[in-house]
Amino acid sequence: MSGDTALRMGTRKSVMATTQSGRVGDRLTARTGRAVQLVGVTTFGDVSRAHLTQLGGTGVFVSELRNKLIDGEIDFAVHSLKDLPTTPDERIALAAITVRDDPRDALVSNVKFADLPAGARIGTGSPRRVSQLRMLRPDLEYVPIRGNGDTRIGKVTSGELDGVVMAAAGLGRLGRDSDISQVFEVDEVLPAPGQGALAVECLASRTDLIELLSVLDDPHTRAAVTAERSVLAALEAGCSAPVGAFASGDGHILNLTAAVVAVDGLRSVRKSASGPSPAAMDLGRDLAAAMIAEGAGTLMGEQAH
Ligand SMILES: NCc1[nH]cc(CCC(=O)O)c1CC(=O)O
Repeated sequence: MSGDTALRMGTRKSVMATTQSGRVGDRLTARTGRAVQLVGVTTFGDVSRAHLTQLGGTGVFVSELRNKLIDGEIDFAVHSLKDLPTTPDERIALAAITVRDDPRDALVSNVKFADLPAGARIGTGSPRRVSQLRMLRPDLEYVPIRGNGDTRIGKVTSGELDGVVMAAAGLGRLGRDSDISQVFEVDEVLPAPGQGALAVECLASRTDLIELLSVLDDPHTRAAVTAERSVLAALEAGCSAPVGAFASGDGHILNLTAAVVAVDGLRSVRKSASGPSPAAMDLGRDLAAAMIAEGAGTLMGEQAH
């Protein structure tokens, strides 16, 4: 251990958030010898009771952590990448994108998705999940829910709901993998852009710190999520839009698939493309342009609020 003072790491206070940032802090200490102190921050997204679709998805979980960076109260912040707005803030550097956990969505239920009876009630607050699930099972009822992971799972345990759909990565961080009855393949339910990866941010002016934090960066994940987020940016959509995108690759070529699905689950625009990893941004932007040409913008405009 070096004698330097501990780096203050800002994180949301939920169990999911503190678990994921705790792991990031431990990894940083293991690789650099720097001690890390966790600073819990309450964000607007945590206190507002409104549905996320009404909050607009423009960084409600992120802004307060960025304010603390700017005020100098924390040295770096850890966010779920999928909560991060695609519009950059020039004061803030995306110093690292961590190696991605399972990017897929998962069903918490007593049965598999296909075995749910018609009319079964499934909780999820995400228009992206509702649209895609409705495409697979139009006969189920989709109920908007919010709250932390354990609260959501509790609605299944209590029988209030027949299932909830959440990110597999989040369930893993809560230690609730054993509650998963099924993980959806990415071609069944396309994940949110960046799902399962974490973003590490610090002030753009702190070049020494950016260098230190870069040990946490995974270039493969960065290329994949850059393509995914580029789709979202070009569609001018946020994390509450019915947009799924997933990219994977071998380090040289990225394969990207994205979809916009209408809330009724009846119509969708879905496209795939491949391209060199260093041009991840262009790959996403060009795919989004092709999707817009096929009516993706109209489908998103129908989004119910
Ligand atoms: N918007 C909330 C949120 N942000 C990140 C995750 C999951 C973890 C991740 O994607 O890294 C979740 C919960 C969920 O989608 O079930």
